[in-house]
Amino acid sequence: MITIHNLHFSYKKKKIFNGLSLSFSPGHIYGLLGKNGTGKSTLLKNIMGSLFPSQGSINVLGYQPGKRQPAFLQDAFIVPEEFYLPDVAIEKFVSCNAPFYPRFSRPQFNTYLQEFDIPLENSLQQMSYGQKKKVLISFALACNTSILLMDEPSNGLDIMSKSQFRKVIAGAIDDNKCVIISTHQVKDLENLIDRITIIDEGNILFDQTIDDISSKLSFRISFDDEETKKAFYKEESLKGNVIVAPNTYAEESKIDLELLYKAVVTNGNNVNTVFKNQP
Ligand SMILES: Nc1ncnc2c1ncn2[C@@H]1O[C@H](COP(=O)(O)OP(=O)(O)OP(=O)(O)O)[C@@H](O)[C@H]1O
Repeated sequence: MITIHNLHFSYKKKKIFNGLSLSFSPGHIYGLLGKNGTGKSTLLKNIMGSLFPSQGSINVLGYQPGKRQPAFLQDAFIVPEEFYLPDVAIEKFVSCNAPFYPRFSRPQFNTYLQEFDIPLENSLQQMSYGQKKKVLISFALACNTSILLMDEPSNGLDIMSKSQFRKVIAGAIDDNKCVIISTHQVKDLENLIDRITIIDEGNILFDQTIDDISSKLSFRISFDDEETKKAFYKEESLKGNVIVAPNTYAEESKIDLELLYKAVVTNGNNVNTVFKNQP
């Protein structure tokens, strides 16, 4: 669905990607993680065709995004981190923008707004940043595009809205859609994403499904010094050492995305070995 091959991209002299290859399949919600300034937004903009690779290729739904063909644009949507919405009523916003998306569903849009507690008759002008974001997310989902990219979508959402966000995204995915969410708010993605991709300085540090992570890594509290020493990552807590370790005994543990991220960033080579060694 999205195939990136040998992507090179620079902002003038600043190199961001130097041969990145990566693919994304339909039917999944991907979590794209990485430290500040590593190129997550740049990658999403390349996928969307608003930035162009200097070398390499990007194929999305059989299109080259940079060509900005209408057939591609009507089937892909990005919710950027920073966005502008005009000072008009929600009705007006929908009537001006929905015609560009053939699968836009007005009933779905109304349902999402209701979930987010946004009155339909409101004007965008009177809304806070978080409320506008909810309108944009509702619109994005109601467009029913095959590709949905979201850059820090939960930023600015209050605590209740973050759970509503997870609920609406989970309800909107189907086998034909591919959703990529770039975020630092990993807790907001828990129980939502099914694959984690971590990039760093233009390289892929880690790229695994949630199923594989849960079968190959264990997230638990340990009081055993030997075990703690061997762990990929440890953090002291009041309850004992919280560790990320190989899942030697096929135990079931709840994935802690924050701990996983720290383990990969500090000890990525070792973490990746457990994924290579097993069938
Ligand atoms: N328009 C631009 N011109 C020049 N440099 C840019 C531009 N946009 C981004 N950069 C630089 O490119 C690098 C990657 O930026 P990008 O926004 O893709 O990172 P990010 O991983 O999304 O970061 P964050 O997590 O902070 O949102 C950063 O070092 C940034 O300073």
